[in-house]
Amino acid sequence: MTESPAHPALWPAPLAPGAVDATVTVPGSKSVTNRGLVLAALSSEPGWLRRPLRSRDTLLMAEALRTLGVGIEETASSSSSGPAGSADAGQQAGGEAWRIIPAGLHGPATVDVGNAGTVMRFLPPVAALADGPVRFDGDPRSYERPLGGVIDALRALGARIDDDNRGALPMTVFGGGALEGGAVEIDASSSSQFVSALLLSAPRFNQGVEVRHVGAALPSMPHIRMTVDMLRSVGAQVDTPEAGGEPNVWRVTPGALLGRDLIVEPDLSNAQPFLAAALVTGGRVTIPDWPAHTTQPGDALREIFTTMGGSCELTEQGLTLTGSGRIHGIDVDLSEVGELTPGIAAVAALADSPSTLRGVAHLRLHETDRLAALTKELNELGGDVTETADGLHIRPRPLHGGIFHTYEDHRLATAAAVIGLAVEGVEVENVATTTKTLPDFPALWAEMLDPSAAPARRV
Ligand SMILES: O=C(O)C1=C[C@@H](OP(=O)(O)O)[C@@H](O)[C@H](O)C1
Ligand SMILES: C=C(OP(=O)(O)O)C(=O)O
Repeated sequence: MTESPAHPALWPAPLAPGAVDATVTVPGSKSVTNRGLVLAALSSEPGWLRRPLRSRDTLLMAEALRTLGVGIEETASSSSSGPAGSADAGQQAGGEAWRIIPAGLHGPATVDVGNAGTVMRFLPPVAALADGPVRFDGDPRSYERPLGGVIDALRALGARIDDDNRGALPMTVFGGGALEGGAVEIDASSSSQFVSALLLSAPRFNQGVEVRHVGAALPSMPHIRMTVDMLRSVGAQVDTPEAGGEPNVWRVTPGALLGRDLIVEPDLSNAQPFLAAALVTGGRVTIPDWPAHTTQPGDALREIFTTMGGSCELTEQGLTLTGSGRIHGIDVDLSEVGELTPGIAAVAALADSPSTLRGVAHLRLHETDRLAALTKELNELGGDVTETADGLHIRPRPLHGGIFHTYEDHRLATAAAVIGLAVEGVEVENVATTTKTLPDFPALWAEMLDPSAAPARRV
């Protein structure tokens, strides 16, 4: 990483030398990798994860499962098949793989969740199945992120939990070797991950689970669909509201899970800054292996960035976004795809008309308060952004250089890089925070801007 000599923690975001024209191979999906790890750990036979994301959030998940007794071996993968259960059975699956060997889940153990929502929410139900106490701790921000819904639901389903911080981390789950399960009500309006967490472990509960969401609207529905799809792909029986069931009710039947061979799709939300680069520079970026069908919320970028002035084409080469040289503002409800908000806000700040981003009040409790952080940082560069009750109003203004603070939020850092393409002198504080979900963002960014300098890279 190139660092600013005056301030080692600052990364000078490169100004685009012209219209970008690049193919960017994006590492695997965080959300798919961490679900794949949990499901494989709970299966009754070994399984494979091919092309897993290896970033802070997924390494924390793997390490936590190892601590509980699960075997996770790194191997070079040479398989070219994608058997049933694979995210994309047609892809070649070279590169790294993890072999996951389920085993009895044991405490005492200590789990470091870092600031990974998936780890802090998906693992407490797993810990309730262990045969001893499991202590959960993490970054200071993890203490502030909502967890009470998961804690209360697990107690209602039979778990014993000592939450010194009352409804948040740190806490200890006293696993009893099994969990009764059954019907439970939960308010998951602050995070869809509460629902996903209960569903993922439910095949191993004695009675399975019936989760009924009560409260304001659920965010991030595609992520719940991802949970359901992945459960079904390992043999679980799941009833959903979509399949003619009751609204806001999910049921999982108890039963053994199969060990499968899963190829992890590229992380479409992490494709966002690269696609945004095509839009912002009037260039062209191709993301190989973009799935034809997916539950990832990042797939919505095709429509959103088309509305904002690009055009998208999905071919055998992948998804190609071509910028027109014009960027339009957008009025959009992002409640289903909240994690795309920082990147959309960055593009909107460079548009030719105002934008309104709605439906994302829950982003105040993400890695940082994303609405406050985006407002402050874009305004410090000369922008005109105001926070609303559930989103942002962005009125584009000529921006100038300056320090863009990132608040240990990977998506703030990648959003800043997008601004830096068009605005000279943007310096990104702690760009290394991108390793939460992207192993080497500055190198990928540099390769996009100068493909001739790219080393042969395989993820
Ligand atoms: O289940 C998942 O993998 C995720 C669900 C969403 O969480 P929220 O529903 O808390 O927004 C999303 O923002 C997060 O990045 C990943
Ligand atoms: C909200 C996010 O992450 P987490 O899984 O920590 O909730 C995100 O990646 O944008």
